[in-house]
Amino acid sequence: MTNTADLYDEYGERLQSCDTQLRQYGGTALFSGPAVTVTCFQDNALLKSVLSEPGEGRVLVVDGGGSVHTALMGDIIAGLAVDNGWSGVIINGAVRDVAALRKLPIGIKAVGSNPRKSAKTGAGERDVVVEFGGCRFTPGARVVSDDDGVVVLPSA
Ligand SMILES: O=C([O-])CC(=O)C(=O)O
Repeated sequence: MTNTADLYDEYGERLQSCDTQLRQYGGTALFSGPAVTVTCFQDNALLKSVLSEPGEGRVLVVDGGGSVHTALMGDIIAGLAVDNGWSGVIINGAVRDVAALRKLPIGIKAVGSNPRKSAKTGAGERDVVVEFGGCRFTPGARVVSDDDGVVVLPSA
């Protein structure tokens, strides 16, 4: 799989590169796949239900509004994502169970961590265009993530 810097050199500014400084939390540094999107704010029932579906190598992109007040994913939900074949989860928000996450064979990126739980009402939306860090994540767009950053390939 091509890394993000090589993709930038190939595509230039046709490649979108996310300015949000996300940290690596998963056991897999380089991951990619078609995007599935969720927006939610300090509430993680919706992303849990999406990650309970077959992942088929896709990447769930979660716009949590950048909030690190509550964790949107911990080791239980991340374990579901592994079991269901997701390639990665990118969260503009926080995670928890950091020590356990790094042992899981999946890509996980987030802004930070917080042990505080999220609400579970199911509030939020899925399969919508989400934007953060100057990057537009359209459902189905091809996302690649590694130690350097997160990029979205131009549509073919
Ligand atoms: O249950 C939650 O809110 C998230 C969590 O800790 C987990 O996925 O393990």
